[in-house]
Amino acid sequence: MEKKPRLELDTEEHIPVESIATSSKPSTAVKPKTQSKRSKRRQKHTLPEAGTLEDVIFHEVTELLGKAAVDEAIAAGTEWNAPFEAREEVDLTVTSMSANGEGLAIAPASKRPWVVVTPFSLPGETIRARVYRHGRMYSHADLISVDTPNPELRDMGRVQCQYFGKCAGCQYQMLSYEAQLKLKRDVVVRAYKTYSELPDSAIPPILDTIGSPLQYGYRTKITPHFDAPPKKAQKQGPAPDGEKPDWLKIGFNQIGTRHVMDIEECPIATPVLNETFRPLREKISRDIYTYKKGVSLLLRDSLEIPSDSAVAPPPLPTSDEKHICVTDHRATVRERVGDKLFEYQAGSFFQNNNSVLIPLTAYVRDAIFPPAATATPAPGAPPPTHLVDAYCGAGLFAIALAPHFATVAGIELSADSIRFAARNAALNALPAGRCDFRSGDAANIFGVVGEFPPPRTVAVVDPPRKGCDDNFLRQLVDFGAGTVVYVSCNVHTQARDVGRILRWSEARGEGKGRYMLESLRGFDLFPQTAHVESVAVLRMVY
Ligand SMILES: C[S@@+](CC[C@H](N)C(=O)[O-])C[C@H]1O[C@@H](n2cnc3c(N)ncnc32)[C@H](O)[C@@H]1O
Repeated sequence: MEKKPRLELDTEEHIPVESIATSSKPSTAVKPKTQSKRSKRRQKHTLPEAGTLEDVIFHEVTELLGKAAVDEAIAAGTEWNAPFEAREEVDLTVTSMSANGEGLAIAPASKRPWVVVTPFSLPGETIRARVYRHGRMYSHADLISVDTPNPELRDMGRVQCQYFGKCAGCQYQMLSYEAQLKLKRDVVVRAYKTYSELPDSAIPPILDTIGSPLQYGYRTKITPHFDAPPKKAQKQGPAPDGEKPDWLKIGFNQIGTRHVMDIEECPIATPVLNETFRPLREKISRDIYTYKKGVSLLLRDSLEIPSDSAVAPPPLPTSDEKHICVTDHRATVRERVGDKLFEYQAGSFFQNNNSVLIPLTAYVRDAIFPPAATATPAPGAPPPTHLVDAYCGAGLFAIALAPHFATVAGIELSADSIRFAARNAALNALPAGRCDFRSGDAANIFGVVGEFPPPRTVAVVDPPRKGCDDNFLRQLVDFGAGTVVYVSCNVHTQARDVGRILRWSEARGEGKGRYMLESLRGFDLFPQTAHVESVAVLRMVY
């Protein structure tokens, strides 16, 4: 069969393995007993923290090779010794996908049990790949060619970006949207199987992933970057014609490297971001010799904020709402989610896909107030009246849901975000006193909501990727809110935390109730990428 080098990569330099270690925690598994040459070498390796990408890959690799093969390699001290020469090329058959959207293949039979992780490859495909970096029982590789494509999954005609296959941003443009959503559901299934430590009977059937209304042109924030002129170029100075120098790349990282790729447009970004990026690139090209350091740019899609602040914003979107691009980290950005307006500081956290925020907030609302026919709480149980929004940011969930509650308390580490959350309550004309926002560690909220009636309280929990700490989870379980909705950008740490909540709630004592996991599903906030957001609904049952 003719080989089709569809996705050629320039693979000159990659990130060295040491620089991607995510934890400084020493590995217990590789602690040296003696200072032999080998143990000195092994000492360099660190085990990643649970739920990080490296840890997730190791679990996937263990599943693929079988625990016995992995245990044998650990016992023999060979789990970090890749069976490859530097930059060796191998022919592989991809068997499954990693949570990071890369193809996983067992190394050829001539090698020790080992897995090769190759981006842009799909299950069922035979590929040629070049290994370049090694982890624990696996190696990362660049895709050289897809020799036998999977015709049911791959259609390169779907790809809308000229940089696809090199840029680290997207993994899935060759897939139908349906296939992307299915892969994301599989990630949720596997995360709960691996990280929750719950019996199968405690995990409900994982529902289909809810898609994003926009699948391109949705990303409301991009952060392209560029390096300062190298010394040699500084000396030479600008070209007489003022042309962009060849060495200058303004864009995103090339996959597997820290090299910046020159990117002129990003089709997953909103139109106004691309319209602004073009002239911004030209200006940077002209001024590049004034930069002494590399820069990470910020481009945020915002509604234009009327200069006359006395003009009340219209309650529903109008066709003349103008989108602008904000590039100053400290400037105010405005977004609309249904009939609510949100403002926040451009450099602080806000969800990056506005189009999915109506379905997401509506889903959380419906989970809290289920239609009578599907309600889990005892029929006739009084509806929730109090809301706790932990990790509330600029108040997305608190404010979207506030009309349904008598009292809302939000907490968030960023004082800037809290300032905007309070402002957003006023911007949306919520009754004074309904929402109380405060800055601080999420666990501190339980010192504030002592008067909230637990059975009629809902806790929305939306932590950063590392999930919640045990102090927060203990207090959450002790408080015993009738409903917990846990929204997460890292389903692996979510699965770990949900497992803890369920187990710890068993010890609440006779008649005090325990949590059950009522429903679980992914939301697609980032189409064309492997990322999945996960929403778990937990209910206190007696
Ligand atoms: C994934 S964001 C969610 C924000 C908000 N729920 C939203 O959807 O816009 C997580 C937020 O948690 C905040 N955060 C991180 N660690 C925290 C902590 N220990 N206590 C409270 N907030 C924290 C971050 O500043 C960030 O705004």
